[in-house]
Amino acid sequence: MSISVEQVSFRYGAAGSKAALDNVSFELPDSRFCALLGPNGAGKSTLFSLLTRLFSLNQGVITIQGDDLNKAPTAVMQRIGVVFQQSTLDLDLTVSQNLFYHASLHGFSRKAAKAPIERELARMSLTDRANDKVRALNGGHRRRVEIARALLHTPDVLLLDEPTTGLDPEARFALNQHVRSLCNDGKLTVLWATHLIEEVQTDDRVLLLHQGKLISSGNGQDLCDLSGETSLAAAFKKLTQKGTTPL
Ligand SMILES: Nc1ncnc2c1ncn2[C@@H]1O[C@H](COP(=O)(O)OP(=O)(O)OP(=O)(O)O)[C@@H](O)[C@H]1O
Repeated sequence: MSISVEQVSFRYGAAGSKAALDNVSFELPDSRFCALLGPNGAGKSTLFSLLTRLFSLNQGVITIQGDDLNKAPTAVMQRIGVVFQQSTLDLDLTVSQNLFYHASLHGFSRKAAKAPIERELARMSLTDRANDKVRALNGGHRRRVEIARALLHTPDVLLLDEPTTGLDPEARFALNQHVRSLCNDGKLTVLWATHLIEEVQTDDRVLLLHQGKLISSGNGQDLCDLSGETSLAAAFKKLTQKGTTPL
């Protein structure tokens, strides 16, 4: 299993009355595109913050490829690549300068960084943009640079938090398709957080979060079966309607 989350709960503040995550458990297999789906406020970013150690995990256990997040944090951080919701690229540096800088943070010498940077730029179809300033790239290409950057150290798991925020529908679709293709040529598992049902397919592994609870951890078809609806869109709407108490 690439990611295992066992009985994880999280509350904001000492006196937090409502759980942002409430006893969430799931396991994700290797080499799959998995969607972390939920409306605004469902708990997706909170889960990402725990997986990336921005927040301390005090309730529950998370393991990545068998390494316990709390017991072996350095090993776990080597196994994951992260694309946060807000871009963290330097717009005034070139694409390759951004990547070299990130590689150096991972301990790569300049010489050692060259091959992984070329490999990931090629995989993202960005080789010809390597010397362009990031400011000159459109939103979709900037996101691809961030994905290339997150994959430089060949992680087993790629976490993306609402990566299509701010992109138009065409660029959103292209990015989603591109990331799906990454799971086909290796053992990379992708966890793609979104509140947009059109970014999810029926045969995807889907973790549906609503009000901090995990409603379903099967595939898209399971959401339809659970809701009694025939389309994913109708199933998502029904299972996360305002005022609906999670199952
Ligand atoms: N810093 C914070 N302090 C207090 N409550 C918070 C904080 N951040 C998030 N919350 C609350 O925790 C719950 C989960 O929020 P979270 O941001 O994880 O959801 P989300 O699914 O990522 O939604 P969004 O897409 O809007 O970011 C929500 O009820 C939210 O209001």
